[in-house]
Amino acid sequence: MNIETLRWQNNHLEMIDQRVLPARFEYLSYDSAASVAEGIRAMVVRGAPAIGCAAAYGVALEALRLNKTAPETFRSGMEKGFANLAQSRPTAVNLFWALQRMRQVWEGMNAAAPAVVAERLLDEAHEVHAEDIRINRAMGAAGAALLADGAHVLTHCNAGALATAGWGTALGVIRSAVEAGKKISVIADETRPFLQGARLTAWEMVQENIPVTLITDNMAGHLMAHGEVDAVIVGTDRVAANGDVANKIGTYMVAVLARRHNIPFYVACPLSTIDLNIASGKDIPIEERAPEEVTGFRDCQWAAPGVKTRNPAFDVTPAELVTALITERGVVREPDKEKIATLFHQKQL
Ligand SMILES: CSC[C@H]1O[C@H](OP(=O)(O)O)[C@H](O)[C@@H]1O
Repeated sequence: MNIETLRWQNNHLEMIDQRVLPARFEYLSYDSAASVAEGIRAMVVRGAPAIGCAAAYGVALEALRLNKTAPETFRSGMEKGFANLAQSRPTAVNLFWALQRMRQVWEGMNAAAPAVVAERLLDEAHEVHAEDIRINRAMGAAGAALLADGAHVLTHCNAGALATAGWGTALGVIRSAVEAGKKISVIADETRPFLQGARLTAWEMVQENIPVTLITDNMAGHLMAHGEVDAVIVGTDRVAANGDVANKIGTYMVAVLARRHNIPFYVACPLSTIDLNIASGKDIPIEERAPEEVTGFRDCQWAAPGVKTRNPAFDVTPAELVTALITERGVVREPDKEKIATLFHQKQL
């Protein structure tokens, strides 16, 4: 099954509304940077690469929306669109990577007519989208070799097709291993509070008949202690220059448990998710989301009214707990600053 997380239809961006999966499968339509920014903020679309693709299309949509305005109106409108998108969510570096890439294209077009700029930005957004799928398949091929035939692989959150333009990062590795003929059983953490595991990962695996077992987040240690987990693979939202990994809240706990039980802990990480401007994980901005996500789920609120909450949407796993980063340029075992710099240098060659 080819899951089109985002698609371009009749000069609009359409995105699967991931808030209502698996109960409903529906696309929402977007025609401006502001509406895409709100879609990212509300987590209609989520997952670092998918957010990057959405932002790229958000820039192109803004240029199309303003393409008949005077040059000064066009410029000020575009700057407002960039700012709106940049303020949508703070942790996934792919958002800022995509915006920077789109800005470079825009600024490289100097005094071109808005209509010409709009066309070029749309082409770039399409390239970001297509590139993401190519990168995910390259990562999948590199990572599949790490998973033994018959392995039981635990994953946290959703780093699948729904978190990307397609195929997935962590789940992309699992898809590639299955495609290579390996029997892989997935163990999906439900991933409170947004339930990306229960609602999205489980759905993706069931759709494709890849064996999947759903567990609550507090069960991972028990399964590891009973030898039921052979490997862990997760996605990431930002990797610091020293290899520290920001990912969905709860990932750090899984990494500590994996190390305690000598279980390999893999991170599927496109190069666009590595941020060389951040020296270590302590400098990665961690999004704090609304209390209502913790006090219940949507309309079903169960916590004592007025109770204080915390809701950091991500945590940081130190590099020393990461067995390997799986990238589109291959596997980086025991990642550190030097290995990541070398990896990036290769990319630039
Ligand atoms: C392939 S990136 C997926 C990454 O994004 C998720 O966060 P969110 O659902 O809040 O966007 C989570 O950290 C996943 O690992």
